Amino acid sequence: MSTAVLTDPKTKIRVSQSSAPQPIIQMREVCKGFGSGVTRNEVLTNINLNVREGEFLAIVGFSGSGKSTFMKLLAGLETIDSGTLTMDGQTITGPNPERGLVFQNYSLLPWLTVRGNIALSVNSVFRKWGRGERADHVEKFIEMVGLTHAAHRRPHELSGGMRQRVSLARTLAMKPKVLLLDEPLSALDAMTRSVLQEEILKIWEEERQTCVMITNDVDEAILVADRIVPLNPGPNASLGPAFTVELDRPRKSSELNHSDAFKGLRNAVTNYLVAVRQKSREDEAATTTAPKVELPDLEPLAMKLPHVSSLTAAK
Ligand SMILES: Nc1ncnc2c1ncn2[C@@H]1O[C@H](COP(=O)(O)OP(=O)(O)OP(=O)(O)O)[C@@H](O)[C@H]1O
Repeated sequence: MSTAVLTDPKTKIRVSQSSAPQPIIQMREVCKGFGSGVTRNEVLTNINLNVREGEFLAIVGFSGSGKSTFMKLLAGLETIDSGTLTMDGQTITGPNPERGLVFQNYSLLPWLTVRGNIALSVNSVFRKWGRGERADHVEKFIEMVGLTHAAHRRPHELSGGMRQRVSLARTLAMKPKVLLLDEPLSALDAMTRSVLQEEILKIWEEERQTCVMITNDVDEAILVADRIVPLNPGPNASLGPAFTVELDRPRKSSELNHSDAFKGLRNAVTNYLVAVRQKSREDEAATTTAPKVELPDLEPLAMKLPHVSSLTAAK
């Protein structure tokens, strides 16, 4: 199979229309909507995508475009209405530890410690391992996300960034073949977000497992991804052309800010997103059947304030 790579004449950025060898996840003409009749909402339409083994793919899009719905399909938490969705050639029919999902809200069990939350997942996935082996595995992942000092704490005793680290460690410890990150850093402040972005990247560089990340932050997508695929605005959202990120690794956000390639790619992706949103708004305005309401040309009456003495008198 070959990869068609086009060059955007304005930006000189390589835009890949691609399908490449060894897709681990394949989506073909996938459609997904909710509801029925007049309240039916067609969220995703004709989604075609190959996720390659070992790549870091970022999906970027506006709020409400269907990013979480897209991720839930990959995770097996929602089922497709039509088309095909496979992992390693097998239809995805439900959740599976081979596809580990990290949400934007941490969903930790409040009565368990950091160690307990991670151990719960490890014990359920690696039942055949000995007790000591499982315990060592848990400690390895607590250490990987820098939480050894807080391993005995419960979620309410942790900051948002620490909770998201636990959530990440819990998913990574299950050794999923594909890591699904659904805006995992969106609830965090800018500083913590930046630290965790680089940690995720470091872990990914060590493990090199296939990773799909949803984000609404173009800079974040460029920092982490090999390819960025925009999700066009919904309803009937489809995927735009893939942008290949050809920046050397390891990447650091402080260094990328000075890179012309980074700035060029950021402009290309942002301009694409702005253009598709504008088009979607124009299409919506052209097809709207709601009657245009003319507002009456009225001027408000001047309000006469009651005299201070009458206010006093009214008391
Ligand atoms: N279970 C559901 N039932 C009905 N409608 C749903 C359901 N889940 C999502 N939707 C609708 O699908 C559309 C896309 O939602 P989704 O959460 O996938 O978007 P998003 O891009 O992730 O948004 P955000 O960035 O704001 O989280 C929205 O109109 C939403 O109301």
